[in-house]
Amino acid sequence: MFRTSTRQLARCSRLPLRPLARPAVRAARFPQTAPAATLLSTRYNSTNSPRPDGENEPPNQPPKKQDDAGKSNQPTPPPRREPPPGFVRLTQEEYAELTSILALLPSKQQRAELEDIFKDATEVGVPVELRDILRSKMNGQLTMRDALRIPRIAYQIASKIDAYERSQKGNVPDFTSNKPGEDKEAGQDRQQGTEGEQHQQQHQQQQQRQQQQQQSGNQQGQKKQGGGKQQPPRRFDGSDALTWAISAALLYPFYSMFFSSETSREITWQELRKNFLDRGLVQKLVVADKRVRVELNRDAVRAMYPDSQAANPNFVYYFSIGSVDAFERRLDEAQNELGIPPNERIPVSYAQEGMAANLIMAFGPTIMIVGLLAWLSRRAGTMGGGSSGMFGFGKSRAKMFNHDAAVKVKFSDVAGMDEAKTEIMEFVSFLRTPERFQRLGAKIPRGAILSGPPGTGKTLLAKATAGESQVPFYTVSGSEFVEMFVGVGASRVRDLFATARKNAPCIIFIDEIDAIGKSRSEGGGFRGGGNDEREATLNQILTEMDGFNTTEQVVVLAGTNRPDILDKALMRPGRFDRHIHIDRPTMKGRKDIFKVHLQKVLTKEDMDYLTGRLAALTPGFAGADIANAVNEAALIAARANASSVEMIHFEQAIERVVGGLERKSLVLSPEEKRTVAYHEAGHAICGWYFRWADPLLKVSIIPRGQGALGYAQYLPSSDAYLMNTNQLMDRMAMTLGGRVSEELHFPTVTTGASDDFKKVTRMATTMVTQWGMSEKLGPLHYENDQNQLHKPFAEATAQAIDAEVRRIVDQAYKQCKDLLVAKKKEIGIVAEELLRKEMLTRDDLVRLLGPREWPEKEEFSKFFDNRHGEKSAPPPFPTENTDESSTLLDEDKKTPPTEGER
Ligand SMILES: Nc1ncnc2c1ncn2[C@@H]1O[C@H](COP(=O)(O)OP(=O)(O)OP(=O)(O)O)[C@@H](O)[C@H]1O
Repeated sequence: MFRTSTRQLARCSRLPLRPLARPAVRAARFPQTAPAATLLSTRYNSTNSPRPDGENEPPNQPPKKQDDAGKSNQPTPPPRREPPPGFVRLTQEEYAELTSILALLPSKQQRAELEDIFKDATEVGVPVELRDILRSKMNGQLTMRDALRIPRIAYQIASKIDAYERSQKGNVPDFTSNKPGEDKEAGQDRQQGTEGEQHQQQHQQQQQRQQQQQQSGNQQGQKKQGGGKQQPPRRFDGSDALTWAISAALLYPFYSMFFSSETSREITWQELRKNFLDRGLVQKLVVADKRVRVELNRDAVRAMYPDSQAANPNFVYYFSIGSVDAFERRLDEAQNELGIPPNERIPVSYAQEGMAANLIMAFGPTIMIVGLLAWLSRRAGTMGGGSSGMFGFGKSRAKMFNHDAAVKVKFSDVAGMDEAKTEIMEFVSFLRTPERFQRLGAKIPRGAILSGPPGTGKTLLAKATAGESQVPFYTVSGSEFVEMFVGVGASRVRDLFATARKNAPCIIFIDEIDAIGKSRSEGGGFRGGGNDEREATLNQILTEMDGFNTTEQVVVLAGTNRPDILDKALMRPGRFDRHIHIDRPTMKGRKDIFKVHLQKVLTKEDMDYLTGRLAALTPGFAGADIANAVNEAALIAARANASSVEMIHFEQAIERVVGGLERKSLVLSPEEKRTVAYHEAGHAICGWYFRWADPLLKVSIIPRGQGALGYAQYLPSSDAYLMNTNQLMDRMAMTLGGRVSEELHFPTVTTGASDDFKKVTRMATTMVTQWGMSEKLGPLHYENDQNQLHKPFAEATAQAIDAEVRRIVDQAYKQCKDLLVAKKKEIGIVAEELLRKEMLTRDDLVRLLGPREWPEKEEFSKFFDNRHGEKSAPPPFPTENTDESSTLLDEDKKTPPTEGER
């Protein structure tokens, strides 16, 4: 091929060729500057007399300079040595071939340096191997393997030259010896035998060396050589050879693609005519694309231009044409002018050349980009832990557990939700013995939605179902379906269900299904626009669940905290048929859950009393809170170096879980402390004297958690699911006790009661708008959705609601003030004691105020009348919140709020 100019070759081969040339230069030139010069001068002298075989005449030899003085004083040149075994001298043609290879080097300097090395080789010869390679190139059969042999050959030549130079200096081995051990002796013998010659030679070498050094102006080199120090031998280290090999391997495809082991040059039509056509040297013209390759009659060219590159059989000339027609016309005209008869006209052929290059040009960039993407994808895949990379976006990310690997949870590990367990047991029986149901024609529910507040054990229940039924369990979170790319969610759903079907019977658990299962109408309105991707994912889930046939044993369980916002289509029979609500555990449930988790810690307490008391102390706690409190107690015990976890540790842990950390660093001024003490005493007195108030457990002025400077704790009568107006009014009055006490004891009031007001207002509003406890508004439910712009009731109703809320709060305030005015002395007693002790328990209040007038619930006195002689450690921390699910506002349910926080 001859499509690319040498310039292009130089460009494309610059990178690979440089390292290729450099090692040779480094090894052969610099360490041996002077000996190399000596060698050259010796060679020039020795080649001055023509040899009969003409074999050793190097091509491109510089003109032989001889000054007259040199001529007259010139000693007789030493006889030329035979090349060492395995080495031969190259013919002119072979040198020409070598030169043509060197001509490929992009840099002149590199070319000169390499030529220098091979000139050195004219004296020593070159390995037979190199000659064979050059010959195979001449025949157009240069192979990749041949190219890779070049570094080794260079190494051999360099070593031989080194041996040769040392032999020239005397006392050094003979370069003709191949065995290193023999070198020295053989060299000595030779030296003795030809002493006269050696002497002359050395003298001559010295002269030449001086000349060379003067020319190069290399003072340092002169000193070194003048000092007669033996230079280290030339060395090609392994890395150089490796660089050669790699570079050759990289270069070869380009080289063979563009040049097919031939070099080329572009000429003009005029040059063609003048130099070749008019002289009858053109044998054939080959038209390829817009270029014409000139095939010359090599013998004739060699005879006419013996020194020209054109004599080289692999050297090619070519010229560019505008169009084939114009070229043919021009050629005809030229041949007519030259009077070439029609039957001897130059044959013209047409070839389709450069297909490969054309294809690479056309598709190369695309192939590279696709390759890059594929590589990135593989990489992403391996980094992401084995999923199929970029193209694995659509793969489900569900984690799979099976009976060998993971799910060891059993129903016995799930406490306090007996009804939910019974419901879900049915799925287990279906997965274990499907025929029992199918025999009677019963269709098994496809799935169940487990709903409930966070931490109530929904995931745990699903895991237990898998553990009991001994089937694979796939768990995935709803949010894992959501990706920024459209269609990925649906594809992951498809993949998840396909995998599940393959591994049936199995259970799929989709946690937080509300992330994708939100009602479709909800997204479209004012609140932020539709979400096509989410809808597509939801639709895919609906489709997949429809796609199950009744015998496919794949059960889908889903967990959510917000069943109210789920799409109705998800809940219809045939999809998530069962809706299992898991609420916060009751007193008994908490006791059972404590039992489960207490098995994991070391305690010597009486288990029945311990679990009962802890359950009483933790109304409103979910299973996760209980697990956390038990673990926290163990940590506190460990910190205190206790031998087992004691009641005091559990109570401290509960207090910490509910109230937050004690803030010892917060130092109040005496005046502030006094205000806090009277504020908390106001709450405590209300709790003590109001009949329907929750029993008080502890009052403290130690700051805790976020911004609470003091608190009074009450234990709500547990498992009370309804509250009447009396209880609500007493609770509101008790909540206002702090502010009223401040009013009674200080000239001004503080900001500390703001949270109390919030609670009171919310309670009163709920009484009016939802619980129908206002005679004026009657039994109506007014939903005031904060997200709606307009209230769903008339302005007059809004005003009526406001008036009623105010009336109720005023009433509670009056109730509170009446009591505290009457009990002003008692407030002072409690507040002063608080200032002294910082924390008072129920027993302290009994001591200060006498026993409470109203009987306590049995459960309460059972655990808090100090029958067990508890160190009144941390008087437990609880709350106004009860287990009731319908009477309190949602926000109060999760973390039981403390009454009287300020
Ligand atoms: N009924 C229970 N019995 C025993 N342990 C429980 C119970 N409920 C919750 N737990 C404890 O709480 C941890 C968290 O529970 P789980 O993850 O099942 O809650 P969840 O309802 O799925 O919460 P979320 O809604 O936030 O996902 C469990 O690992 C377990 O230790």
